[in-house]
Amino acid sequence: MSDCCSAPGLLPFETALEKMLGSITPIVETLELAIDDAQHYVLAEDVLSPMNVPPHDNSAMDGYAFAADSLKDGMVLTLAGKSFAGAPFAGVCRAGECVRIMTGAKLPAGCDTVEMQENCTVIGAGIEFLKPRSRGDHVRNAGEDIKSGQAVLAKGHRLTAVDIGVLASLGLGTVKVYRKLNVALIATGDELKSPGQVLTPGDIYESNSYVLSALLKKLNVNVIDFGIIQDDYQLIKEAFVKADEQADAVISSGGVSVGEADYTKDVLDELGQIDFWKIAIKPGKPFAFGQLSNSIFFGLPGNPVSALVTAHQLALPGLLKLQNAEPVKRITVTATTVTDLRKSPGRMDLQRGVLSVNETGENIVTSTGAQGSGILSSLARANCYIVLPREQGRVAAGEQVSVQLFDQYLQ
Ligand SMILES: Nc1nc2c(c(=O)[nH]1)N[C@H]1C(S)=C(S)[C@@H](COP(=O)(O)OP(=O)(O)OC[C@H]3O[C@@H](n4cnc5c(N)ncnc54)[C@H](O)[C@@H]3O)O[C@H]1N2
Ligand code: MOO
Repeated sequence: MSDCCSAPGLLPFETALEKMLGSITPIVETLELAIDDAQHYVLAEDVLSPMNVPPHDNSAMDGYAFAADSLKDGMVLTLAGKSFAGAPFAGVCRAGECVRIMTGAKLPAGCDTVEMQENCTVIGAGIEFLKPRSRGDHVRNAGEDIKSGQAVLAKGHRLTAVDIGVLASLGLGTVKVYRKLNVALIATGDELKSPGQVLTPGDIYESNSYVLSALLKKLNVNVIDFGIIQDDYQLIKEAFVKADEQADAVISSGGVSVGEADYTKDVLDELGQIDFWKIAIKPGKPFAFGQLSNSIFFGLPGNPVSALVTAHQLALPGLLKLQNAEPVKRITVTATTVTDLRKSPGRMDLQRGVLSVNETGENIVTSTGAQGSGILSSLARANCYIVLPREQGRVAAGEQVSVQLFDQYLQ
């Protein structure tokens, strides 16, 4: 039974997301890459440490190593030798002795404690310790960072710059990752001109493929840009056929609504299977998702805000699943809206806002202003979505709203 306000035929956002993720089969092809080339790739297996890090007990300071018990019988110890990083002390340090040691050098056998040289005085062949020390002071223990056999990085993790350093610290020169996805971009519209071209009356500059390409770079995929395709059924069809041959996923923008020049949906209908079309979100209602012969497709609406919001909220989780990456973590908090928010029941709104904390420590959110689907600057000024439920009506300043922080992909 339909309720009073829901627009008929529109799939709830959560249902669409679930349906989409349920019909995406992740790729299986992997490759072994040198760690220097592996940043931003998705790990294809858990990485277990082959060793302790650090591999041996070592000194955290330049100073003297000794057994803590030795200081019970007097504060002067005999200097028995030296331990440098890369040139450890070969002997055993006995009771009453100490060893000169440098930061990072292996702790000599017989020692369990280090004192920094600032707290010591050289007296002939002996070293006087100016204050007592507890056992273990200034010693970095073997395996205190990572233990041998410990899981360090999980399958599905996208490798960061820090991870590359961690792999190097484990002595691992290569790593097994999933291959890059190939993603085709198609922008449809007779009115579209590329930046740098001269606009004639009725034209606008094409921006969707640029913003999408920038977003996709964060996913480390190969972008195959089909450029601007005119509103012509045959040309759009040819572009989709070629894109399907070359790509794992095809992302188009424009032509998914009901206008007389909106051919994208019809082409998709002919070439593949549309799993769903039209969802109850604003912006982004005419979003389409489905399968072509070799690829999946995301048919984004042409309006720049609608295109980016649906790419971020739907295509992005879909592509992450396709490339075996861990799902994006989206943080939602409650905030008091400082501005009135216009809203009609029927679709879930993702309005653009600026979240901050006021002087009393309370989360507050301010609308970025006009929320038209063509106003891309409303997204550029924002740092969050104000998420208003489907059946919600207008919201008055002072009311509590749910706010989703922009994640790393929108920054
Ligand atoms: N009668 C109805 N009309 C519309 C409906 C509806 O339900 N009934 N839905 C509206 C909604 S909601 C949206 S969103 C748009 C989506 O339409 P399309 O996906 O068919 O997009 P276009 O008509 O091709 O373009 C819309 C708008 O966006 C501009 N555009 C398109 N591509 C780009 C690009 N690559 N870069 C920058 N700007 C682009 C285009 O010039 C139009 O201004 O439909 C509503 N209509
Ligand atoms: O949903 Mo459309 O995205 O209103 O502009």
